[in-house]
Amino acid sequence: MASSDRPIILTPLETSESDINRLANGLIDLASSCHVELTLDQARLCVEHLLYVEQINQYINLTRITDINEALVLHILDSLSLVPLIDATVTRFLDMGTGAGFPGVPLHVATGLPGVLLDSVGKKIKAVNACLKQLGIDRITGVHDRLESYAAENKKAFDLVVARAVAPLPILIEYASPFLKHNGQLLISKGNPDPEELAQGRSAAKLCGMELQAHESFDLPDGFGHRELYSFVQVSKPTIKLPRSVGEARKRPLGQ
Ligand SMILES: C[S@@+](CC[C@H](N)C(=O)[O-])C[C@H]1O[C@@H](n2cnc3c(N)ncnc32)[C@H](O)[C@@H]1O
Repeated sequence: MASSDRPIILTPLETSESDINRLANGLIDLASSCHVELTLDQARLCVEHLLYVEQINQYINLTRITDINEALVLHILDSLSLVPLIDATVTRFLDMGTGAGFPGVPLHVATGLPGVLLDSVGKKIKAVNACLKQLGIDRITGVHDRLESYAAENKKAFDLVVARAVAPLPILIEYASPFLKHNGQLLISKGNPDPEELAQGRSAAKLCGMELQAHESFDLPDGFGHRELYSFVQVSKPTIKLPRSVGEARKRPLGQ
């Protein structure tokens, strides 16, 4: 059996309670530096998610980050950095291209918001759902589908869409627009997009009826990199028909 076809069976974590608490307390301090306040229980859930991802990563390739301290910053803190930008009226979110559950799982843990974590790779969604079950989290769920197909059946079903490390800005904007209610929010975390990607993003946003509402920059601690956070709002109807057919957004990106 190919390792990726292996059923996912999670076993009790080998990390001791005191080590989980130590990591969780470290995360509380890190999150606080990003203006996100976590309780010990919330921080423990985030850490345990990471430890289960690491367990599954032994036989299914979910992440290249295997050092736990690095993962605390690059997976959890990076995900949590979106929390302060979330509009107070948001009721339900979609994580586009969640991979092993980032940013969706930490976002849910920190806010309590229900939502859908979607990815086109089935083994990743199996891993996400196995982790959620093990953690006792039942208000978010992993869905295996392509964004373009899922959009056709879930038009205006969310008031928040998030994405990290999935595609260039114009593509993310096009993917997100059909899912968003009027005044719905798209939050994107990016490394360091070049000016051309930004300009194309703005043109794509115009076609999709979206406007850039807020933009923040920050550096992750300990030299882990720079982040640009963008908040777009769905202010009017798109002037083009969305979603376009599967693969079209990548083949012929808007705004070029
Ligand atoms: C680089 S990974 C990032 C995963 C996660 N967001 C993170 O930050 O760790 C990009 C993910 O987006 C998913 N993806 C890309 N295009 C997609 C599409 N059109 N529909 C659904 N998932 C997609 C891929 O399968 C992959 O798991």
